[in-house]
Amino acid sequence: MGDKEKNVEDILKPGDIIKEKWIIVKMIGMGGFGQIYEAKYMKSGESAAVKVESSQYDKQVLKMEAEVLQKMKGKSKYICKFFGCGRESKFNYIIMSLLGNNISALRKATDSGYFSTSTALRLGVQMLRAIRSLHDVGYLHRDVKPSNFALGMGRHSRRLFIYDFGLARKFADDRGMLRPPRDTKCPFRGTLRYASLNAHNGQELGRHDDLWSFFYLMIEITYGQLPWRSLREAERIKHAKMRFDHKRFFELERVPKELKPFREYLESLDYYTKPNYDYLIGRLEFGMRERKIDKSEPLDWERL
Ligand SMILES: Nc1ncnc2c1ncn2[C@@H]1O[C@H](COP(=O)(O)OP(=O)(O)OP(=O)(O)O)[C@@H](O)[C@H]1O
Repeated sequence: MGDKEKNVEDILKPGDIIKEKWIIVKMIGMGGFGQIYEAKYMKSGESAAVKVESSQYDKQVLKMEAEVLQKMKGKSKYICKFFGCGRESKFNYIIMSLLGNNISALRKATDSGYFSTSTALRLGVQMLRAIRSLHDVGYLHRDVKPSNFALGMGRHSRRLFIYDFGLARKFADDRGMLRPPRDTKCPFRGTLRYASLNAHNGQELGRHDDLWSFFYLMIEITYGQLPWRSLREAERIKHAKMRFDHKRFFELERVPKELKPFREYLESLDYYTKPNYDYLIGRLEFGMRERKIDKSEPLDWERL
């Protein structure tokens, strides 16, 4: 935990009761904007995650998060279940399915620092489907990164879920009409390491920008790192991305060559163009067929 987080007081404690139904078990995480607790439904013992933000905090992100989870209800198997939300005098909260390990933690736990091609391609297909389902409902994620995809629990322990919708933005209305992009410079949103060049340049982000972040993520989980991983300044990271010679990564066996056309394809997209998700998913599935990867074979962390 960073110093910023250590200074923040716990909003809830074990035994506290939310909505008269959910009892807090323990704190399980702390993000930039709030705290996450494990809770149990008192009647059935079902587990859930409660995300809490102080009502004193200026940047309230839970409203957007609740909106996305509500809109996605029953629409995608890659998004957490939404059990409710509410407001107490000192904090706002949302209750959703409890998730397991995230992709960033799982990658760091490997001996090599990267996933096998079999695991990476299978994760890639699920991540792309998750991103597509969010876009289908009219939202951009705007912070696609390995720590925002986590495995489910129990019978969903091999399924990836996309989460953390605090920076999401509605780009299309319910009939699918695009919101016109703002022509003023947009404040930076997201995480520098995975941000698209558009995000660095303060442009209105579109569906292709979530896919750029996905592309960087895939290089990281298959190669083990991104060339700008030790840079901190936005300008230097941006220049490293502009110089990024992605082709040399594909000379290595461990970076699937099926990712090679992604960059050119993403460069051909703009805010208005609906990405061809089937094409991208198809590339990864083709890679799985070529290598005779069986969907049921153990994932890297299941081999331990
Ligand atoms: N549904 C969930 N189940 C289990 N753990 C969760 C869940 N949602 C979030 N977490 C954990 O809590 C931590 C913080 O969550 P989250 O990323 O949503 O918050 P955030 O404030 O937006 O964080 P950040 O600023 O780091 O992106 C994450 O590291 C994650 O491990």
